[in-house]
Amino acid sequence: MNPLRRNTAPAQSGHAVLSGRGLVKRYGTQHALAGADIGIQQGEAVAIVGPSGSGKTTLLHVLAGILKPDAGEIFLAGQRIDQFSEKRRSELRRSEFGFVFQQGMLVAELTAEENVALPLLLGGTARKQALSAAREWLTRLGLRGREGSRPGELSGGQAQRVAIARALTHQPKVIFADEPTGALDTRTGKETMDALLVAASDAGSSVLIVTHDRELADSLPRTVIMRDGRIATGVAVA
Ligand SMILES: Nc1ncnc2c1ncn2[C@@H]1O[C@H](COP(=O)(O)OP(=O)(O)OP(=O)(O)O)[C@@H](O)[C@H]1O
Repeated sequence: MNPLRRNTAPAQSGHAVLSGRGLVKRYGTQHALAGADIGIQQGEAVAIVGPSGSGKTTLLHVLAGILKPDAGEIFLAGQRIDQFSEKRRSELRRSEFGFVFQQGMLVAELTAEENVALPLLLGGTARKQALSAAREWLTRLGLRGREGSRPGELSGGQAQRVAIARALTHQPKVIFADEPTGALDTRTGKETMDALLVAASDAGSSVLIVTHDRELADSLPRTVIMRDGRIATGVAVA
């Protein structure tokens, strides 16, 4: 296959770490998802692009167990998860998934290392061990020396790196990122994305990124295009 051809088709392989089939989500009569199919392989980084209102964020929220689909099936590592209770979905979000949003959503009162340690602490890891792991991730993301800073004392790019470290510290199966560079200038956005992709690869995590930034999407190995609540298939030439 021509290496310049980028695959924009949804992966449907049985080896997907996370997959959704026939996903439907309605708001009143509006179909935010109208039968979306998607599969993400282990360690794969995938961009979701598409017009405003096409269902990108809804798809991300449904796959991540934040929203329950009205129809369809979701599998994580072979296990069906869409029928899980809110309690089990919440456990899943904490233990198997990591999240990076446009605004880092860090806890203002906590230091960088405490923010990063939070998912481990919530998962029952001892404080000393959690803080030590947090410091390691901060170092990997180029934030050595900023462990004791609070979010308000960090630049936008630094704060987003703290959010990335926090999303990765428990080595989740999948990282969900919704417009992770939306609040950053182009250069900082690119550096932050590169940091996310390298760190996710180190952790063995897959990454699913919703973005309006075509350049960012083009820098990932696979782009999925959404239209009217479905995945539009096809192979684009880079
Ligand atoms: N909580 C909600 N209540 C009602 N309608 C909603 C809600 N969330 C999303 N929608 C509708 O569902 C459709 C898909 O929205 P969604 O946010 O998933 O699209 P998107 O592709 O992420 O858009 P954007 O690129 O503008 O963020 C839109 O028509 C939107 O108006």
